[in-house]
Amino acid sequence: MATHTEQLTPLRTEPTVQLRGLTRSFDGRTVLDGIDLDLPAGQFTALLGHSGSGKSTLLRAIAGLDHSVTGSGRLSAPERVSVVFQDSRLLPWRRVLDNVLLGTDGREAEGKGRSALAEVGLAGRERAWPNELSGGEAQRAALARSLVREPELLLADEPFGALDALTRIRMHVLLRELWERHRPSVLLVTHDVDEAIVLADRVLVLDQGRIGLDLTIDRPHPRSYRDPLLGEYRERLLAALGVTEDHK
Ligand SMILES: Nc1ncnc2c1ncn2[C@@H]1O[C@H](COP(=O)(O)OP(=O)(O)OP(=O)(O)O)[C@@H](O)[C@H]1O
Repeated sequence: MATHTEQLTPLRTEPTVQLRGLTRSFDGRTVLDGIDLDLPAGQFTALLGHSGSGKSTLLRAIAGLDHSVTGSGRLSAPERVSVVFQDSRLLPWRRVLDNVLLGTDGREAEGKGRSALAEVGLAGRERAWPNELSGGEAQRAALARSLVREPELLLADEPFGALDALTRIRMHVLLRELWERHRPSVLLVTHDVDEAIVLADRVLVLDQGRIGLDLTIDRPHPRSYRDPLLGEYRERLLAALGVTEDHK
């Protein structure tokens, strides 16, 4: 956890993540400007915002990966947190299963690693090298690596940003299935309004260092991009992002 941020003492009834007055700045420029936010246990939340709005900065703060960044505020997050990035960050000199098991120990770890790989559709690829995987398969392996830690909170920073459209849709289905089975709290950073409304039950828009919009998406799953009832949510989110009809 960042040393400049006071640790809130979590109570059982409190949400998984709690932020109070969280600020972060770089070179005197404020990127996060006093954010108050609760993420309830088991909620799937997406975070939208323009490029440079501070989405990754917020995610890194919650992950406790920002010790050298100037800031203040109060933050509480669970101990078991997994982070997935746009690139899989697999170690090229370790086989897929060894990558998944990295940092785990105990006799049951290998079995858990194998079943996590099976869950993401990579059974039989345990001994493959990372460079033998496609981009989508590498992200599946990264998801398996995050799952094996049984996280209470999964932070995902544009995890599908580098994938082609079809692979992206398959990964959406997979991520939602994994969430339904394991029920961690999820915070998914994305640029993609449709990805946010198809996957998440709550969508936040980061704007000028604050949460500019906090929208509950009250539609059943699985959702389709073509669902006309999602259109209203899309319009509200695009408006919050400053995208008007003329810009679409
Ligand atoms: N380590 C750093 N040093 C200096 N400035 C930084 C650093 N990290 C982020 N910033 C600045 O903070 C602002 C927010 O960056 P951040 O990466 O959080 O935005 P983002 O919303 O995730 O952007 P994108 O969608 O383009 O990934 C940007 O202006 C960025 O240049």
